[in-house]
Amino acid sequence: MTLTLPTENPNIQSTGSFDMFTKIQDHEQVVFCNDPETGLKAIIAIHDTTLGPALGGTRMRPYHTFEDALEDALRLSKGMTYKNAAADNDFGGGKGVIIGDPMKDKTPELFRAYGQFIDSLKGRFYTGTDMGTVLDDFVHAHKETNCIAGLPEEYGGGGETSIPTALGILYSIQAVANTLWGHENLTGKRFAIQGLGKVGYKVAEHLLEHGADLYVTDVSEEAIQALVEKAGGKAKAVKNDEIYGVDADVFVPCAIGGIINDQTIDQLKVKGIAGAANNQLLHENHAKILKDKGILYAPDYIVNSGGVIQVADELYGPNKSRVLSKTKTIYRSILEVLKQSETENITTLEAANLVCEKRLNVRKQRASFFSPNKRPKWEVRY
Ligand SMILES: NC(=O)c1ccc[n+]([C@@H]2O[C@H](COP(=O)([O-])OP(=O)(O)OC[C@H]3O[C@@H](n4cnc5c(N)ncnc54)[C@H](O)[C@@H]3O)[C@@H](O)[C@H]2O)c1
Repeated sequence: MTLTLPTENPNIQSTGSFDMFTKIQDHEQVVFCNDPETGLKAIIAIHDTTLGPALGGTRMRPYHTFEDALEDALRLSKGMTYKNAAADNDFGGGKGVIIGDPMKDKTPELFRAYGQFIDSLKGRFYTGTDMGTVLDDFVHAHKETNCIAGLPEEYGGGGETSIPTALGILYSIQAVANTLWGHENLTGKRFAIQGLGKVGYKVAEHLLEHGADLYVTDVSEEAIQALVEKAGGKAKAVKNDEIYGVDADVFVPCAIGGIINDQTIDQLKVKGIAGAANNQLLHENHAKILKDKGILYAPDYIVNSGGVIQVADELYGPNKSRVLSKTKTIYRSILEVLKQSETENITTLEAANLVCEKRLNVRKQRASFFSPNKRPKWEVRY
């Protein structure tokens, strides 16, 4: 990657290139944070603030190269613009990445330094936990900035996000059921759940309460054991690589991304997919392959938006009932996306993206109405 600034003398032609700006051209702002004292090396990518300040988690990973870290920050922050738009949150898209090993490199001082960088953005970026970071890390960052979301309840936050996330998945499954079978009754329907962690386990509990039968898998034997015991004969444990081929109605991926790909699609016998995992499709074209195969795919970033609904809502002061009623809207959002995909003969992912882009465009038009040079006279006070 090269970044060569042009000379200030307009008579001398720059021979440099702007590869970096080409790379970040979709984004409003990218901030590099470097604090030698604490060892903090981080990138904050702000993709779009049309709907409000950027909101997205901060992940910590021992990235192999600077380019890998930048790529992750750019990709994930753009995803957050769509996720916040889909959830109808008054927030734009952003993401932070800290370059380091979460097992070895974390210190309270490092997160305080990160908090100072966030604060320097003066409210343009709000963040909280993601892969490799935990709530306690952001308790340290919170000492330096108010722009932290998703705090523990004892610090005035909304607490565990997996509760609304799991509910959003249940509502999405009901919307898929309604589209497939004309009703939401899940009794006797069979679900294949991959991953029984914070979200997957709660989804399994909801489905059991609704009379469903489950196939479950996890890399943790204890997680499987706990669920199978709880289910009393309604859940069957399968090996990790067998979950794709089981004879279920709906696949519920709640573990890792990229699991819908050329190899797994060939094995799938399900009629629908709705789960918590981020970035389930290995490539966007897998949405088309699923459509051609007649599998109804509920786009992950709407299905799993219960968590970000809670985090965004927390900034108005935590309120569980408000979060739960907003999480219920996921049902209608998924239903509409599935219907639009059918009527317009586009993939469900394309339909979801269109809904988000429409929301962004509407707000962009309103923003220009209120831009300084078009402000109504009664607003101008000099
Ligand atoms: N927690 C939230 O509120 C939230 C919100 C949005 C999206 N998500 C996404 O949902 C997914 C699950 O989140 P979580 O909070 O439950 O995470 P978690 O770490 O608590 O649970 C993940 C589970 O998946 C299992 N697992 C990992 N690899 C597996 C594999 N190859 N096969 C089977 N099981 C495997 C793990 O053992 C673990 O039990 C993640 O992709 C996460 O990014 C979570």
